[in-house]
Amino acid sequence: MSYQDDPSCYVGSFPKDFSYGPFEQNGDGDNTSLQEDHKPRILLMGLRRSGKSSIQKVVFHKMSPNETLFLESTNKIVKDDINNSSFVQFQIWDFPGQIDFFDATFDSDTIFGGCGALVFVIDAQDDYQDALDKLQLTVTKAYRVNSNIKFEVFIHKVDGLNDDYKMESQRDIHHRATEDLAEAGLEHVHLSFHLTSIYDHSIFEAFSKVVQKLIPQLPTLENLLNILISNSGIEKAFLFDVVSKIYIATDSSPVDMQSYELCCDMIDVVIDISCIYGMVDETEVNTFNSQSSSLIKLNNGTVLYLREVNKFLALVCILREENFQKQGVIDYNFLCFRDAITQVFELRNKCQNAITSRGTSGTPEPIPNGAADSTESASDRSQTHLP
Ligand SMILES: Nc1nc2c(ncn2[C@@H]2O[C@H](COP(=O)(O)OP(=O)(O)OP(=O)(O)O)[C@@H](O)[C@H]2O)c(=O)[nH]1
Repeated sequence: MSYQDDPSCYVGSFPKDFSYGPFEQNGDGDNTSLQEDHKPRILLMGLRRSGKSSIQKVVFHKMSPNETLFLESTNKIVKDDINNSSFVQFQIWDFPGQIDFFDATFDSDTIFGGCGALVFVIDAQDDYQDALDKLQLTVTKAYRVNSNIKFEVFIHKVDGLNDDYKMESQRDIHHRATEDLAEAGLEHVHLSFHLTSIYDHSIFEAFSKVVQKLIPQLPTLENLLNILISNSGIEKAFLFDVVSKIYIATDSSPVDMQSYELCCDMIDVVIDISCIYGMVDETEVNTFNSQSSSLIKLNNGTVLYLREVNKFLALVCILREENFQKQGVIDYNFLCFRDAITQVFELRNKCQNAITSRGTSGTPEPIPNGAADSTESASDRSQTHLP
């Protein structure tokens, strides 16, 4: 049984009937409440059948890739409130492939104005000249409305390509896309390229990098993780959003896909086991509390160690088995790390509430005293040292 098969399962205080925000089948961006307006927005665009809806369903709705074969074509803008992470609350707008920017009803100011990132999906298994033409048109239109948009190009469906062709496609698409933008006088606009497929972890890793760019607290989170691993003998640490398996932060050491995949698999194992053994009885609400942890020892002397940070986030660490002898120190350092994360989260909420109340009452609310430097103090306070 897996979490995907039995949504009645849940892990710890992870919500039982977990779901994402309401789908709005209309394209009217004006009816979003103020509360939602400040949420970062990710737009999923690209030609028909490029894979936009599949990506959204597989990453944020736990759909298995094979089920996407039966997805119906998107004919209206589908907005999806992603509230699954305490840090990143954002909206994903899935656009129909045939969207016409020059249609009078296309409100580019509303759509691109509040956009944090624009993900353009290109089907690498198909001839992508039309996709490149649409990409240039999309970036030109969006950049003119909002120059702060992060432009991400997913070279998608690469599962059907051999490694040589994958690299050749990425090189060709990168070259032609940047050349097209230069011709349009937008040579300064940066595009990020990712090779993705819903049939492996690449789509999760790519979306992790997109979401991280929407988290203003990212440097603080990375600093906290660096302090934790350097004082605990940990080789690599990921701060995971458990439900989507997106890592919202990692330490500064390079990320290799194999480590990331190991940690994703560990989360699946922990969720499945918690669903089977974590509930004492049906009335049990939490299968997984803040004391819970999970330890997997691999036969190559590596240890995977998972600890819950809050009801959405979990820390997954990779370390040598000999370094795990000092588990007491690691657990103490983890508690300092978790306290610091909580402070960063509380600060984020205070700032966001101040923004929201300023928007409704019109009078600026004072930002809480010391709020400006709290994140630094949070990471300083987490300075822990091996006794
Ligand atoms: N091989 C492969 N097929 C994929 C991948 N992602 C999506 N697909 C398939 O591509 C087809 C189209 O996927 P959709 O998600 O409906 O594409 P879309 O861009 O939302 O299409 P519209 O709604 O028409 O705009 C489906 O049959 C998916 O199963 C992938 O990574 N690899």
